[in-house]
Amino acid sequence: MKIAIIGTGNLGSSIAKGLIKHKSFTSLYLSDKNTTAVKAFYDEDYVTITNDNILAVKESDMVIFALQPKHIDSVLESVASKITKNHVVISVAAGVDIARIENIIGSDKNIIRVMPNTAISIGKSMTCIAANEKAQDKVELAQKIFNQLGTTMVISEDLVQAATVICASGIAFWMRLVRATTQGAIQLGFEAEQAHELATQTCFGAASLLLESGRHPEQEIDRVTTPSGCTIEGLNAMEHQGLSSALIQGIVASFEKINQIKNN
Ligand SMILES: NC(=O)C1=CN([C@@H]2O[C@H](COP(=O)(O)OP(=O)(O)OC[C@H]3O[C@@H](n4cnc5c(N)ncnc54)[C@H](O)[C@@H]3O)[C@@H](O)[C@H]2O)C=CC1
Ligand SMILES: O=C(O)[C@@H]1CCC=N1
Repeated sequence: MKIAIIGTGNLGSSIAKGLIKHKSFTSLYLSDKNTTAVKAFYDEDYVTITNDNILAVKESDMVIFALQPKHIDSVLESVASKITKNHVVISVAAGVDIARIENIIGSDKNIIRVMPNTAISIGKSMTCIAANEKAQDKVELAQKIFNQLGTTMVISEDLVQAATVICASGIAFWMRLVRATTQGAIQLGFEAEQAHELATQTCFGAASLLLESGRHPEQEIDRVTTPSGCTIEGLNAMEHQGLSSALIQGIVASFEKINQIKNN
């Protein structure tokens, strides 16, 4: 598969890193106005770094547009005439729906909205995928590529905004929880480095327990909370401060914001 990524900032370069690590292409064009973030890939085999978006489109079967919502329309307009019915066009732009892309390049093109997160750079992204009508038979192909970079879920397009909040923004939400745990550990006497390792590994263990056991979080919580013990004391204090409520309100605020982006 000949792949191009147009826009190699935070997410585009993370996708590139993952694709290169898994050798998921026959050729890879990385196109950006500013190629600083992908400098490290100059010497990689079958990777071309360029400022020429049109060349990148012409030299690929699959084009991944990893641009800010404010830039994607003009870039799509500038390459539209070079996008054929055989291309698979993938957009990761948050808030930009398939209809907006179809309006620019045509509904007769294969268009897939893919929403990964930055863990894609280490092959651990939770990536949601939704396709337009024309691209229904290309979904499997997109899944094949992105399954090498983590886990994928095919969803209907009306859930992509919500998936963006939970999975893409979600990385930042979980990071903040880890940081707060680290701060708590330092207050209790650990060195910063130790505190960070304790928080991170415990977070990893909690997620792994859920994934591997298939159990509900409350079942795992029941196993930890000794009656009259310290865990329930801590949990209840957190809930009195609104932990669950704060998370849910944050998720909803994030969702409202992304819907504003969509409407602009
Ligand atoms: N950062 C994240 O965790 C996630 C971001 N997204 C979405 O992915 C998109 C990209 O986000 P980031 O990578 O964080 O943004 P970014 O700003 O880091 O990267 C965008 C890149 O596009 C380039 N660019 C701008 N105009 C261009 C043009 N005319 N031709 C070629 N390249 C051009 C910029 O130089 C920049 O390197 C956004 O729409 C964002 O909403 C989606 C999921 C997760
Ligand atoms: O914050 C943002 O708007 C983008 C979309 C999800 C992650 N980053």
